[in-house]
Amino acid sequence: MDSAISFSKVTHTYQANTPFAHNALNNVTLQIPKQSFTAVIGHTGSGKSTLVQHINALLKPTTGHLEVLGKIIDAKTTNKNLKAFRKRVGMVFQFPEKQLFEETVLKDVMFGPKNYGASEESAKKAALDAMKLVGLDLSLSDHSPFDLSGGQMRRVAIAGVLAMSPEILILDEPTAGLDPRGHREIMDLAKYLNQNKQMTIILITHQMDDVVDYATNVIVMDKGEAVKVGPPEQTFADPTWIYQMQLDLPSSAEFAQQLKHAGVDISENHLPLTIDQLANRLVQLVGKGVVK
Ligand SMILES: Nc1ncnc2c1ncn2[C@@H]1O[C@H](COP(=O)(O)OP(=O)(O)OP(=O)(O)O)[C@@H](O)[C@H]1O
Repeated sequence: MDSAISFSKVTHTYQANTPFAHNALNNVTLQIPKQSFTAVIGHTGSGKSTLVQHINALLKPTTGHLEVLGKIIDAKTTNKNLKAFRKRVGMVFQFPEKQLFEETVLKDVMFGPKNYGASEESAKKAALDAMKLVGLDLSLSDHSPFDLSGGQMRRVAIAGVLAMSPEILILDEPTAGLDPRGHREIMDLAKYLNQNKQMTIILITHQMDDVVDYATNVIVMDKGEAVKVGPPEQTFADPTWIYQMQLDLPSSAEFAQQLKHAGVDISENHLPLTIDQLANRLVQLVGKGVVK
């Protein structure tokens, strides 16, 4: 499969050449396939945000380079001439609603396309399309974004990024602080954009259930290194390693582990990762009379 993104020996040092120099990325080499749904996981401070901020050239490698949609980014890359590139790589930061600032919802969502040179008319069309995509009622267009609920404000912020029709969408813990329904809706939106709008999705998350329910590819970060890259089945194949990485198993796998410790092994060499897999496994074992 084609790569949308290719990191080649990327190192990033914060505050380089000072006594506070800190290596947040160490020699990262990896590929992210086009149109994949890639989750980035790892303990706090492992380098997840630093990694993804290279993808839209918000941060530049200290050494090494990466290639994103054909553009090379390295230490010499300057912010000049990055406008067209950044339009193709959308970034939704943590708590993006904090960045809302316009008087109305519509103006806020139109800001990006207008900033990138779209006419008033086409910016408005892009904004209304994006509002529909994120499930915002168009009657909210003239409301102040600050009068909306937290979940709606987050949708406005995400719509502002989607209005630019990015090819790559980076989501940094997009469901933090949302209730279970808001959580599911944002995750389902990401899945929809991936499957129906052919966007490459890159999701930073601490929710292992989301990784197995949505991602096709997983990058595990540890101490600034990409220590494992592959499908979720590979990521979670070894529970001991997962705990060493200070990560959790998805809840279905954790349940199967608990059963195993209690003397009932339903794993058959592969831990069930999703609720569906767990249910199927139990139904099979009941069918065989192993579990009553
Ligand atoms: N602007 C900065 N200046 C100096 N050090 C930084 C800066 N930003 C991050 N770091 C350090 O770099 C390392 C990696 O940070 P990063 O935010 O990329 O980790 P993370 O995996 O995204 O963490 P979290 O899950 O807590 O968001 C950490 O040790 C962090 O303290």
